[in-house]
Amino acid sequence: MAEVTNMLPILSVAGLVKDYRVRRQQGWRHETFRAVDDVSFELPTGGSLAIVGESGSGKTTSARIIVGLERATQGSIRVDGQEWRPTEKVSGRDRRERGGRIQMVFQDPYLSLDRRQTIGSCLDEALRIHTDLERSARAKRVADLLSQVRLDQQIASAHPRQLSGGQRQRVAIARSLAAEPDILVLDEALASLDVSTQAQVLKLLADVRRTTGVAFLFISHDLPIVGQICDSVIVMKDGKVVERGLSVRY
Ligand SMILES: Nc1ncnc2c1ncn2[C@@H]1O[C@H](COP(=O)(O)OP(=O)(O)OP(=O)(O)O)[C@@H](O)[C@H]1O
Repeated sequence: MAEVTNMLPILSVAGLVKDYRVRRQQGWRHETFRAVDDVSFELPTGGSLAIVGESGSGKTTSARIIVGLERATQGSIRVDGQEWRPTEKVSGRDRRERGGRIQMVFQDPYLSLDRRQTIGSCLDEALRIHTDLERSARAKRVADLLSQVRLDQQIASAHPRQLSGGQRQRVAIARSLAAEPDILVLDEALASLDVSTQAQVLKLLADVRRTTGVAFLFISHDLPIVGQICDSVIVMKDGKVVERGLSVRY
């Protein structure tokens, strides 16, 4: 298991709440459904924390709030000591700036990649958004990113449909690394892969964390996988954190 760091947290989440307005089963009246209920945790700099829990326990909603895809009802999020005000709307400029600190990898890379774009232009676009690199420096960085996720350079000219699920997920990881983030949120990122591909991508992620120092917030329902990649775990149930501890390698 990786070493637990003693550094200041890169991410602190405190008292996070998300209420949804939902229509009652009968009639037109609405009621409030609390999907995330007073969730607090810290992710150490360069560390790895898993959020586990049964379906509907509020894991994805918490992650989406942290990366700014959704607004919280209440709570505080600090990244590297800076308050991000999760209850407020995020401006386009702040969104880009935050993208340089935190990136998310989703379960289904096929949906998160543009199927009309080649892999090379997808990575180049991420570099254009998140860096000031000139064209030739970007081309070199695209090559570096592909080798970092152990993909052949020829893949740069391929489209997502020409790749396997594991290759597509490697591309999604490379794209998220283009921003050189401090935190990678991986939401069931291995769930759509077969067991041997999962093992390869897990090893890749462990290497990426070791070589770049990026911290992982790893959302999963699969405890054996979590035990291989994360230092600590929180368990969510009905929107609440019901257990916390160090992860166990199975
Ligand atoms: N936009 C929404 N409107 C109303 N309810 C929602 C909305 N989004 C999520 N929910 C509800 O919030 C709860 C938490 O959902 P969430 O997706 O965060 O759970 P999860 O733990 O990630 O589950 P899974 O492992 O199945 O993805 C669920 O009951 C879900 O139905």
